[in-house]
Amino acid sequence: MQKLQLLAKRAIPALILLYISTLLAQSAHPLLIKWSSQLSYLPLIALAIAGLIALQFSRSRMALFSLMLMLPYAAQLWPEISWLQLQAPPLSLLLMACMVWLIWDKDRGFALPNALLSIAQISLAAAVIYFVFQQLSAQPLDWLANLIAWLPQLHLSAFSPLETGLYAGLLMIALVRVALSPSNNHCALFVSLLLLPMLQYPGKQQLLIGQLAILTIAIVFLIGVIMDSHNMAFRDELTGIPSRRALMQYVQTLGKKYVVVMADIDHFKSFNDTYGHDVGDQVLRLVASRMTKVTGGGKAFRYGGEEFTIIFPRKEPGEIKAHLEALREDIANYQMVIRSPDRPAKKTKQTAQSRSKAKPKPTTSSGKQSVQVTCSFGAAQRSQTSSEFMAVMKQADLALYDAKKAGRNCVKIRA
Ligand SMILES: Nc1nc2c(ncn2[C@@H]2O[C@H](COP(=O)(O)OP(=O)(O)OP(=O)(O)O)[C@@H](O)[C@H]2O)c(=O)[nH]1
Repeated sequence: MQKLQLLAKRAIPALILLYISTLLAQSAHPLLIKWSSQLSYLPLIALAIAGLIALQFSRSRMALFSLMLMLPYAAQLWPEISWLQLQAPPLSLLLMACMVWLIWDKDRGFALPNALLSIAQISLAAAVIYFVFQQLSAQPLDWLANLIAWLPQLHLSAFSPLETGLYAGLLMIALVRVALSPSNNHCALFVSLLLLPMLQYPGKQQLLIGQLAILTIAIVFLIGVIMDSHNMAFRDELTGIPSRRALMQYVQTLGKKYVVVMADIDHFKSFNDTYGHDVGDQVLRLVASRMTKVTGGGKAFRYGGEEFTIIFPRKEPGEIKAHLEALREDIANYQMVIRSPDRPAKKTKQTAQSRSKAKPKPTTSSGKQSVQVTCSFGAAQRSQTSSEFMAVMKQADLALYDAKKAGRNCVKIRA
């Protein structure tokens, strides 16, 4: 469900861009036509810039995509380059097969062995689709025409049923990858696949449609890289929630009234000793996702280790206590389903003690196990004596210490 939400969040702006560029191209406004002939190199420049920036961020697949996308556009721009003028199968279909292969691969960089491997893989993908195309084009394909009749006729209608079917099939294969791993990078690559057939749209607006498609792709690539670098800077790598750096940025925006909460998972060292660090990581992720669901206007950050910070802007302790209690209960009652640890638990004195605290359930036949953890919370508000953020945080830390001393799994507030 979370993956679907993420995919929708990333794909919807891209689809809107796709729709606008298609509408623009189909309108064939005189200004656009004029612009199209005067700035015919602009899409190549935009792709080159997007590719170079992608390279700077080690997005080698995006850089390769940019390079490959130049080919069908160059074929339109310079019809005299005969080796680019593939008719059956169209060049963009071969490129799409290569790109779908790459989207299932990973960013390998351009070191010689990896570059050779990528070239071998994409050549194989192109050869396979070439072979499939040759085989199928000799067959009667009424069944395929019927099968794809329901597809939106937006920009594929100008292609033969076989081409449309192969484009759609390859897109579905890529979509599975994006749905399984909906990163900014994959969404950007997928959008370029969606737009790729537009580069070989037959008809008199071919160049204009190709230009708008490429500019859209370059923009989507740049947005993908910018969003990725923003995430790298401000999201915690393990849990995906805002990091300590994001917290420090956020406190600049706080007014004179706010509450700082420090939260800490109880007995987490014992938990790690019992289940191993990998399971500890899974639990950290699950706890983090509960922390972000805090109600009452709180915003959660991973402060570091097994510690989290929650800020309630414009609130007083009395207003947040119930929300913290609800969060504490929510975490304590949450049956966290985890993949079973690969390595056996260490048999230490501490381990035996922690078993009762972490309440493990027997491993199920699916190799999954459910565990529960608790958290302690300490809160403090900005006051005359603690007006600096770090001073308020120190007070919240002391309150957390009070909560630990009081037996853990509770909320303490420093006046
Ligand atoms: N798996 C995992 N463990 C972490 C991570 N960061 C910190 N830890 C562990 O968290 C544990 C924190 O232990 P302590 O500070 O001793 O506290 P505790 O065992 O939670 O005990 P109390 O806080 O007193 O309830 C250490 O064992 C760290 O190794 C992480 O990113 N992943």
